[in-house]
Amino acid sequence: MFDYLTPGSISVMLGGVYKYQDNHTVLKSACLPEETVTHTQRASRGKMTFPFVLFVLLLSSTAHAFQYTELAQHIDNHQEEYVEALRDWVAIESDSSNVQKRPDLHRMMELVAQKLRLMGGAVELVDVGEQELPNGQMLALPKVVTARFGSDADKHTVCVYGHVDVQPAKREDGWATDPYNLTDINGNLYGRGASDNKAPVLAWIHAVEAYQALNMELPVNVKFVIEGMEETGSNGLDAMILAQRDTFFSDVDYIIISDCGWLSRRPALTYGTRGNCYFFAEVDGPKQDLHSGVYGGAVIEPMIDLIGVLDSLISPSGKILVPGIREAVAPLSDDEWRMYQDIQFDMDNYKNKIGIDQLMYSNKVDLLAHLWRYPTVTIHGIEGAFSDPGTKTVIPAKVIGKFSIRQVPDMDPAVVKKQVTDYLHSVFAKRKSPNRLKVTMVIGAKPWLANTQHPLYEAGKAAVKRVFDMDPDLIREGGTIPIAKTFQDVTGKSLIMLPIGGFDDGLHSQNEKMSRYNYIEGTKLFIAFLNEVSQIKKTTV
Ligand SMILES: CC(C)C[C@H](N)C(=O)NCC(=O)O
Repeated sequence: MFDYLTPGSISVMLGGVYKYQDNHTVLKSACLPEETVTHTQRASRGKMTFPFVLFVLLLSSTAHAFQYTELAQHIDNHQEEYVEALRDWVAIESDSSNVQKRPDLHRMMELVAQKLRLMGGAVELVDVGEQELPNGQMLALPKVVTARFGSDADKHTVCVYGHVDVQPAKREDGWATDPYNLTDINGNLYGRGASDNKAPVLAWIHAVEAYQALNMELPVNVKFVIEGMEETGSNGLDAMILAQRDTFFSDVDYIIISDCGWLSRRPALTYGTRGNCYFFAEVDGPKQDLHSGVYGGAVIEPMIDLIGVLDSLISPSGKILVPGIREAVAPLSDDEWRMYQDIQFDMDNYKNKIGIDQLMYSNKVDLLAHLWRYPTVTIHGIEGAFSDPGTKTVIPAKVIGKFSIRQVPDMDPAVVKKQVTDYLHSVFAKRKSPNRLKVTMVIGAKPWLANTQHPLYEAGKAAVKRVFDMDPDLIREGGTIPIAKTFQDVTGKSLIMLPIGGFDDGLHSQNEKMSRYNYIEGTKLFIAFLNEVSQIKKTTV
């Protein structure tokens, strides 16, 4: 079609868009497929003007530069390897909350670094210091892995954040399979950390690897920040981001997190997460545990004090009783109400999935709003309480109640800490107990909210459309990604959450899984998304 153009003139016209290889390659990739040639174009064959030719060539170059079909085919062809990679990662018990497992966590970080190094990334294992344990002992934090692929100043640079630490899991908690032995049952890959967050991190790595394997240029520069303390509040990461703001993060344009899930079978883009303030309320009394028959009735029991204190946090209908907390919550706007109203969400399905007949709210908007944009209190457990099978008749001498309050705009964890501490001490004082109460806040993570009008969200929609042939839900997430707000505040860059986890993955629960479908199609989604991001106008922040 462009046989009057010389290869030389084409390469000049295209500037840096195409790598000039030989006459054949350039002409082939510069041609529109026959079916896309319009009547007007046919009519003007042989007498096209220079600007029109340039336009057609550029159009054709974008259509051909992104070889999605080849990349997607590569992902399909390598899915067994990807499952094996996930199996290796799940086998490591990288539980960040268990100090006994710290060596496993260090090994996990080394493995991530090694994988990225083998791919040719510029990798660093960043020392983020130590953490102080409740007994005063100091323990080395797992290093944070940073990596860079590409440093072309003409391209956008995205930073993908993820984590490879996990929540605790034991077979005897009620798992049907060994939590650290990835088990494929009917296309679901069961294992602790499979969905949260090992498979999504691997999917991002495989997306980059696919470009490399096919000798295709990445459309954007890709950086990684992979940590090992997300599940316990991302200790050390805030300081590391701040310290590297003008170095590692200086050229980052956008931040991407895939550490959450869809709301239903429809893919989703996430624009908000709740924060979390996690508290320990410790009550101690006698110097050791006592026989409840011998001492019961004489002693004012720490456990009874603790239950009284915990009971003062929230009413049976879900109303938080700590003064000042509800007042700080940003009001629900009409636009927000409409957005929730438009989301397809099957309440019965949701109830079935978790095995209950009644929810706190019976209409969709109230339920979604209370999952995403209102705070809530959860009581997680009591350390020191008798919890084994059997009937031990003991009065525990010291008990530590563990609870958390999910944070939403405009709550501030520092203020919440004071509100909760003051309130619990006032409740405790009314009991006139001789026991002692100590309240500490061990995690203080802020909520995060994005602007859905940002081109990143358009890019996300286009990528979902390409891979799944449907529009995504725009959702918020009730869980917490502690570092999200810091990323946004410190770098001043926009952040999108692009989940690939399923709605029924059972994060933090028994039988956590990642479906093979979400893992593999999710990898394709990341490939498509990188291409969409590369098209965002360079000036957009
Ligand atoms: C669904 C959450 C955002 C997933 C995240 N990895 C997580 O579990 N964070 C800790 C939390 O308690 O929300």
